[in-house]
Amino acid sequence: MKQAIQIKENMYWVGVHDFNCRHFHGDIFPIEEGTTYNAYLIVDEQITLIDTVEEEFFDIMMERIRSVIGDQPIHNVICQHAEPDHSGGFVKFMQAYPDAHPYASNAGVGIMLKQYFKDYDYRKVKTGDTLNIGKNTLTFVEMPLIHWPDNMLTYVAQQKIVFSNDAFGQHICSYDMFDDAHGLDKCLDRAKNYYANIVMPYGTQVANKLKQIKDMNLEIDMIAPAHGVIWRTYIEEMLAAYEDFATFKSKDKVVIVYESVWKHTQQMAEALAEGIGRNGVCVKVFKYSMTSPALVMKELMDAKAILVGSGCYNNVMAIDISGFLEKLKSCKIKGKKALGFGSYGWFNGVTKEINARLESAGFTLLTDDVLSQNYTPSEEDLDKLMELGKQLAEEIKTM
Ligand SMILES: Cc1cc2nc3c(=O)[nH]c(=O)nc-3n(C[C@H](O)[C@H](O)[C@H](O)COP(=O)(O)O)c2cc1C
Repeated sequence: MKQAIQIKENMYWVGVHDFNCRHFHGDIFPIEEGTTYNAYLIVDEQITLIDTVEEEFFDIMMERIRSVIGDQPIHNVICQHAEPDHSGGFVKFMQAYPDAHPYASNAGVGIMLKQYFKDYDYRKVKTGDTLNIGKNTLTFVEMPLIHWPDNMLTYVAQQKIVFSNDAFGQHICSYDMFDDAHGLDKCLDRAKNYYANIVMPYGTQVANKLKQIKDMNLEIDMIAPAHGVIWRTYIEEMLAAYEDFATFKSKDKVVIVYESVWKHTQQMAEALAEGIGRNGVCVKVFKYSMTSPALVMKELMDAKAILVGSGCYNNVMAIDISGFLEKLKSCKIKGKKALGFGSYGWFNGVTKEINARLESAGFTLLTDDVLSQNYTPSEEDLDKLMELGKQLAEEIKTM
């Protein structure tokens, strides 16, 4: 029988490991080692469950719950986020515990009704509302658009713990449920990856919410997200990192992303990289169709600039690059520079189109030069690109 994992006095992790998850939320976020869906049980006068898990894993969550409370009833279920990885097991939960009271934000109740149709007599809560369950009092804080309109977190002052749902999550799939078992670098790297691929478009909301939480002067010694490990040792470092993420804090770094059939655009990418990388600026080069899009987004987070290249195919850029530019636009990235480049045969329009789309995605162009190459770059062309890369590196260092 699967067991709960105690995380504090009378508080238990009752979630599941999804070891085989390789595409989180559809194709948008490939991951390496699976993830967890974290539900938490508070055993008090009113036994309370924080979130459920994906529907297919409901029985595992129930085993863990029963390993702690046997057949005792559960009084409350806090639905912090209506997305199915946290609420999918909710309907089965209500069948098992029909007398439980579900709590959600106003937006959360709306989404739950749209997804699960039946009204379970939801109780709506807003920022500052509290629920006393015995020795512990839960305080709710709405977090709209981190990551859906309904997200909220739950703070338990008596135990100095925040249940943060999607915020501060990471994909670490382990029975060692605390951050310190995995080391600071890994935890922050996974948190960065998660932020880049799930939370990035909501950076403004994250920055505002972090300020609001700081201003509340809450005593916090544990942050328990809905995916991955629980923060207890690296809370300060993680919150500082989140501030950097939310403000797109960057270093002397350039990301180059391209697509190329006959390697002409690839040669341009590599010449630019040579000029940049040999002049004191970190450069990462990715052929997009051969790379995890999650990695590209993570690397872009702290880069000052991105160069995007494509050959011209049937008079348009490569479909992958077009999709990538669409993704960049949706991420509401701020304060970064960019430039297009690419090779063509008989229609010299793709680089201009890449530049236009980079500008409409919020980037400032590094130069007015249009880096278009007719068919194969000569040695002279590549030397010129290397020289331009050198100039770009100097400019990056002054930014
Ligand atoms: C499938 C295909 C379609 C192409 N269509 C066009 C086109 O419509 N207009 C054009 O200017 N060049 C076209 N080209 C030529 C390429 O743009 C040219 O060979 C370029 O150098 C390819 O760069 P790459 O090696 O980076 O892919 C096409 C090439 C391929 C492979």
